[in-house]
Amino acid sequence: MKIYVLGAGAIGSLFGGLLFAAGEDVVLIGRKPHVDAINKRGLRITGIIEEVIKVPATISPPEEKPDLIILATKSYSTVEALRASKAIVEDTWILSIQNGIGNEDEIRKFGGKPIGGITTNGAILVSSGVVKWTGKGITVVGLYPKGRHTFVDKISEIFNRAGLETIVSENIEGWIWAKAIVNSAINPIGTLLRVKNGAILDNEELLSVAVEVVKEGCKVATQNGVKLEVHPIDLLFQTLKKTRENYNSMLQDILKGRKTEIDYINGKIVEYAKSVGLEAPLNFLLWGLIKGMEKLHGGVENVWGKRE
Ligand SMILES: NC(=O)C1=CN([C@@H]2O[C@H](COP(=O)(O)OP(=O)(O)OC[C@H]3O[C@@H](n4cnc5c(N)ncnc54)[C@H](O)[C@@H]3O)[C@@H](O)[C@H]2O)C=CC1
Ligand SMILES: CC(C)(CO)C(=O)C(=O)O
Repeated sequence: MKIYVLGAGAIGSLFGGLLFAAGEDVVLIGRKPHVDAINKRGLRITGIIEEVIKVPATISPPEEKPDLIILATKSYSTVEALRASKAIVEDTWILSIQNGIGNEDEIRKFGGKPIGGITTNGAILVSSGVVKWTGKGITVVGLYPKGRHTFVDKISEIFNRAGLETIVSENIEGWIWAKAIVNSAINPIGTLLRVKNGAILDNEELLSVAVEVVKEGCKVATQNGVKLEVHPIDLLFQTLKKTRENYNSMLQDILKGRKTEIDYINGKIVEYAKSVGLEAPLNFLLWGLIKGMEKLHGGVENVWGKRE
């Protein structure tokens, strides 16, 4: 299958590299330092496996249309990435493996055929050209927002062949929301307190706040007609147990002085609450605090550091 990975960072390079190694016709589309390093020395995957993969990489989308685009930018880069690839996006199957709500709707606005996805694999970009596969997880894919299609079954088949454990869901919207609701609790709480995920599980007060945030998200999802595929409270406990040693991705973004995906997690839950006449005060509070934190980077070394 001809596959382009749009947004070859940590998770995109991992998926693209493994798919190429399994014989798929893959091109990674990313930023110059990473792309140059891959073209010079190959993509090195460390951690769960040790492999150097000579997958082609480019900074601009090829002209020829692929069978599938895997969208793996951060959610805040989705629109810009789709715009830059407009010519190949229209009428093409596009699978989002991103976190957050709304990526598939953007794909549709650009004329792409959206496939939803979530993944519990973990990856970090160690340096240009080097990705560490930190945790083996599962990937769920599905025709967005619901339903079944043979092309999605085919994606699942080739992912599994490449060593990426994958299942197909007929209610991918329900999975995307469940994961986003769990992230809406763990990520901002872990970020505001600068703690590993396990600290939320071990602390009665933090855990009860996380549970209330999750309950609020569930109410918003249900009122918007989303049928949650797994119960987010169960998923919260499972995730906290499995990722006890992780600093969540939002905290890592803040520590690196980068933007976070808060608008596409808690921000979207607030937006969806308003659309059905509800309020989501816990999500609003967490959203506002993290947005404020992002802005503090303009004036301080980091939010916990000294004023410059
Ligand atoms: N890293 C992980 O373990 C996991 C990440 N995710 C989700 O996957 C998404 C990606 O996350 P990461 O890979 O960690 O982020 P990342 O920041 O490592 O990768 C995103 C890459 O997209 C590139 N990019 C942005 N705009 C682009 C454009 N217009 N053209 C080409 N490249 C562009 C960036 O330069 C960056 O290298 C996020 O939504 C994240 O929440 C989900 C599960 C696990
Ligand atoms: C599952 C979790 C919370 C793992 O840290 C995550 O998705 C993230 O950090 O964004």
